[in-house]
Amino acid sequence: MAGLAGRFARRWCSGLLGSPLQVPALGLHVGGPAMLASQKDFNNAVSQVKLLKEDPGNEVKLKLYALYKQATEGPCNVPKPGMLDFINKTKWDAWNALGSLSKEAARQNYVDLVSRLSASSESPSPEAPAADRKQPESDSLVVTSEDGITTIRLNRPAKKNALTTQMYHDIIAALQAASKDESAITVLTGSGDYYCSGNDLTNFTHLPAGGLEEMARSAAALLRDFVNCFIDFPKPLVAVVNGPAVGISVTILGLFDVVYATDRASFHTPFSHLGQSPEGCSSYTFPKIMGSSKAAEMLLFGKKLTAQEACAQGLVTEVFPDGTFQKEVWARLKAYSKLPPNAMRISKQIIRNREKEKLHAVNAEESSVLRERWQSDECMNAIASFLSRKAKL
Ligand SMILES: CCCCC/C=C/C(=O)SCCNC(=O)CCNC(=O)[C@H](O)C(C)(C)COP(=O)(O)OP(=O)(O)OC[C@H]1O[C@@H](n2cnc3c(N)ncnc32)[C@H](O)[C@@H]1OP(=O)(O)O
Repeated sequence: MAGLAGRFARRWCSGLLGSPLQVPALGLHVGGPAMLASQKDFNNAVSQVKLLKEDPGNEVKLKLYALYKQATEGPCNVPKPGMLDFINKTKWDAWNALGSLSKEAARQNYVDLVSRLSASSESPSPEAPAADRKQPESDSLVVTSEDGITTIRLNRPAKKNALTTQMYHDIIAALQAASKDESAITVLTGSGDYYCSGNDLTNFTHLPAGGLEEMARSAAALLRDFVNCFIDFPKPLVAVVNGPAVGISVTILGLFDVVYATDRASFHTPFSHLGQSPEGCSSYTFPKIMGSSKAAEMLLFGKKLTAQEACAQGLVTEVFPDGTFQKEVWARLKAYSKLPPNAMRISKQIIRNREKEKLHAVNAEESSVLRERWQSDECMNAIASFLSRKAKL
């Protein structure tokens, strides 16, 4: 039996590696939305796969195969192989599971996946103990590890924990480190009376040499990387929402496993007011969590939810009285952090993995749309209005 399994595994691997996965892509569709990966990026990624230092495993190879086929040939259009043709049937199933995903989105997902594989095969060690953790560049983010919990704390209370460009980079680095450290659970929370007031609107005033277009391009790339880290985060991720939450700090909650909120918290996504559009995969996760009309009220009309309303709609797991919030929540998290970490990781994988490709595609599309929005008059006027303090949301 073991011999048969071994032979099957070897045939399976060589079957995948002999697939078009390694054939240089020629004559493919070029163009598509500006944010999505170019043909050149895709070709580079196809070449990069051959240079991976570690075998990514059959599951990932299968994903690469399916994305390659979707990116080059579009939705699965060949007859299903027979029951006994195990390898080709499994490959067919993987391709077919991508449904009507566009060639451009598949190309982007392929490029993203290869870039994550390259990054992880270059990382020096699988475990980065907390003591070796690279500290954030600024004190606007504080990262600590204790009792099996890594806590990432937004620490700009005078600005309601608005997210600067540096903070996005620091959060990405903190999540990457937390995914490899010894903690069982990772928490995002805020200092002071706010959880987070969303994107720091003054980020838009630091125009690079390339002007507005370049600013929008690099902000969209940063947004995509930032949200990808939440999509891919492998351990239980908990938001401890210590006060009002605005914008991107609300939208990414759909990518957390558990959200605890004080009864003082509120949840506000004023994208239309700002001439912007949803991000953080909320255009997909919010309708799924709360139904399309409740999601539309938040994402289109900027309806602000109380903590109780957000809980009733499934965005928040549980609401606690403000007076006992910190004590109750941390006691509970400490108890959870003692559960077997591998079991929690694996359970999260089962719950989330089948959604990942979809979430990456949604993230790429939302970032691409926002890139255009940030160059619109509606958005410029809204930001100018905030900066001149004419408008408060
Ligand atoms: C690259 C990735 C991009 C991702 C795209 C993300 C999109 C979003 O997140 S959209 C949401 C953006 N956020 C907002 O529009 C909120 C703007 N802020 C406000 O409306 C208010 O400040 C408030 C409701 C959050 C709080 O009001 P209030 O309690 O009256 O406090 P102050 O307004 O006096 O705020 C104190 C201090 O903090 C500054 N500040 C607060 N939020 C932001 C912010 N998002 N960006 C920049 N600055 C912010 C505010 O200007 C005050 O500063 P000082 O006047 O210097 O004291």
